[in-house]
Amino acid sequence: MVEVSMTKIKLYIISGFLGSGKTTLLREMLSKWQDKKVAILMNELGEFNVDSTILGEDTPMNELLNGCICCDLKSDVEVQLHDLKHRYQPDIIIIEATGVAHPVEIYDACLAPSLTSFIQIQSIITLVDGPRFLARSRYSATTVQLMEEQVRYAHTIIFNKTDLMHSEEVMNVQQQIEALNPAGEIIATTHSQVTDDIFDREGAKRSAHLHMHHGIQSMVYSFTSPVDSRQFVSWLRQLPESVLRIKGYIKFKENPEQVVLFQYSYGIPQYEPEDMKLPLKLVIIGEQLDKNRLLDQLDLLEFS
Ligand SMILES: Nc1nc2c(ncn2[C@@H]2O[C@H](COP(=O)(O)OP(=O)(O)OP(=O)(O)O)[C@@H](O)[C@H]2O)c(=O)[nH]1
Repeated sequence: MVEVSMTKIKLYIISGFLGSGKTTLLREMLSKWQDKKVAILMNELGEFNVDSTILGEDTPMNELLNGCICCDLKSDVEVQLHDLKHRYQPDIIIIEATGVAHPVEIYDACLAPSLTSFIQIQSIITLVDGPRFLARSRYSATTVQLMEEQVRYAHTIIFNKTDLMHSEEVMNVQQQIEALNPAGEIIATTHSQVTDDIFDREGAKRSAHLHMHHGIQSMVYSFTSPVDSRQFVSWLRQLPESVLRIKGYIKFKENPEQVVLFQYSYGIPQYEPEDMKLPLKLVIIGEQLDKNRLLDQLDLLEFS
């Protein structure tokens, strides 16, 4: 059974390397969305969030300090998103990640099964610092990989700081971004200034449309009854590499009362007994997911 979508809080994830213009974009988005209720979840590696003082006290904001949203603070994201919902009932939540966060990990953190009923991930926006991206070979291989993956997994790429580059360099970086993410929407900017177009209703719709057809995406499947564990393992074994993560709660016929927390990351499954009676939902995250095929397979598991 696929989860039916209702009016949900739209979630935008801002990723991008250190100093690329994320907070500048955030301010831009806030000024464009003055007629909407926007809440922010700000993540900083340090103990003090400079950006929150820049944004002012009127903006509803929660902070995740002293760590990165994509590793040590991953489980806190779920708590903070519930908290923002209950305290402010926002139309939109924007997450500004640290410069070292990986977009797939952030996306994953925002898809905890308890969030999928009220959060709709609208877009991953990656900021690229043009001059720094062009000179990225001077960084370590791990940093270069992170910078490129931030581009690769974005729905929209804001190619920023073009004022600091010659036109040939701008063309060069544009081509490199296109090569890394051929289906992404690329917008070249100075000071993260985007036209209203990508944030207004039309823009949001367009983004949602793109979101359906390229890049990282997700689906939620709800089970109504326990499944056969051997059939479940066989299903896992034949999954394509494009399925990056699965997580959620499931019951197996062998022990039908026991809820199991299931997690699958890059081909490795993990099963842990769960004491609470949580809804039997699996969230599947991947690139170019063949949702109809997955749906048929899961229906077969559930009803055979
Ligand atoms: N020249 C130039 N400077 C820019 C541009 N965009 C942002 N900046 C400056 O770059 C610096 C970093 O911008 P931020 O928006 O704070 O970047 P950030 O990604 O939030 O930075 P961290 O939170 O430290 O990762 C600030 O001094 C901005 O004013 C641009 O297009 N051109």
